[in-house]
Amino acid sequence: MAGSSATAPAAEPLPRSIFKKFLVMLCSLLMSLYVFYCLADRCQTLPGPIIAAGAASEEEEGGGGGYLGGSAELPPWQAAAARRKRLLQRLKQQQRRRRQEAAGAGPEMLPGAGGSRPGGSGGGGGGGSAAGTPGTLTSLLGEGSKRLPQAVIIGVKKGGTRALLEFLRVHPDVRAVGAEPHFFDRNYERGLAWYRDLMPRTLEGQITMEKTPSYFVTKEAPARISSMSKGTKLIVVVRDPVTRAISDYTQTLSKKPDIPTFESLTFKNRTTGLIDTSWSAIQIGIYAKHLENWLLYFPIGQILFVSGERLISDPAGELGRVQDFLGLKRIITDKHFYFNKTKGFPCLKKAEGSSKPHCLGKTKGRTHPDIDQEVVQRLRDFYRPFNMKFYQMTGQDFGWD
Ligand SMILES: Nc1ncnc2c1ncn2[C@@H]1O[C@H](COP(=O)(O)OS(=O)(=O)O)[C@@H](OP(=O)(O)O)[C@H]1O
Repeated sequence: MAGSSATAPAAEPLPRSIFKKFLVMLCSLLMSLYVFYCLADRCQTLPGPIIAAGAASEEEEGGGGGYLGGSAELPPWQAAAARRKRLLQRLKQQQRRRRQEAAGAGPEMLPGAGGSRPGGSGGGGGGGSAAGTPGTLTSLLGEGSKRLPQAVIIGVKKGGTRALLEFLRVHPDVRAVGAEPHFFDRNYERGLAWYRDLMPRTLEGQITMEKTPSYFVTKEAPARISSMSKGTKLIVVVRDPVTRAISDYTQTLSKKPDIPTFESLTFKNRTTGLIDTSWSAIQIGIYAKHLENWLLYFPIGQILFVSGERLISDPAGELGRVQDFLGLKRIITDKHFYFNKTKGFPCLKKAEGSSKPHCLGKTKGRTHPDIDQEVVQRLRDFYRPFNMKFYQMTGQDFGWD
């Protein structure tokens, strides 16, 4: 008995220490597995109050302040996974918005244009360029800062402003608000801080842009933009004023099918042939008159005139001019476009944030109603002297006459 009791205690410590070592190894193995598991994004599926809170408080682009803050209390791998989850959610939200915009991106459909939520970047396209572009990641990660725009597309309504902005957003150094802020016409009293807050975040060297086509015909806009910054670069997309007027009318007709005919709205008196210049569809096309107002505040060299017609027939050519004007590297070239026969317009080969082609929505490139050719001719005669003056002022012949 004594012998056996003497050997037993000597034999026991050995397996116990092996067992302990085994346990330690197993634990570290499990820990490493867990770390790998988390790094492989599996943590995203784990329930966690901080992750959930972060997702719930997700805001529009640029609301990155709390975004990184919440993650700071987590272990690094969980924080990274939480960040990735929120990033993904934001990207998806932006893509959803962009798809909505593509389906009907007219300012008439954007909250920013309707007045209910002016400038809401939740409108058409989420105030940002493509999901997946460096610029978007900048915003999503809360990097960079919000800046007032250095360049603004100020007009003209129905000129092709949406196409220009959508195409420009392909450029990695351009960041733009998707919806029309209408700051210098409808929302000026909200102040520059409100305006700046609508802007996406940018890094040094990136240009912040917005487009609101009604600025071109807003009396107060030149003085207001100049007081924001004298150096603001202005872009105007112009289009044959007669086609523009018909396009404008087509848009109104799509919303109010009961309005009078284009022909009857054109004239103050059809018999005398007196044109009703108070009708906005006609008024907007007197480009020379509106431009005079801008030239009181900006030198002509600070305004780029883009041909709405060439934006359709040669988008890469016009985009080349715009990139030069903005001091950008010519990155957007003809490789980015293809002509979509069904749409009847050039489209982007790759939608932002995806590899799929992207055409503008159905409110862009509408079929116009047939207009009495006599009325069209009368309008051509009406606009001719104004067009000539406009060609003279800009030094460009747009070929409308
Ligand atoms: N690539 C491409 N795809 C579709 N449409 C294009 C394109 N390029 C220019 N356009 C022309 O843009 C016109 C609409 O102009 P805007 O975007 O300035 O309109 S708006 O003022 O913002 O409502 C729109 O006018 P309508 O054809 O009358 O609908 C188009 O002719």
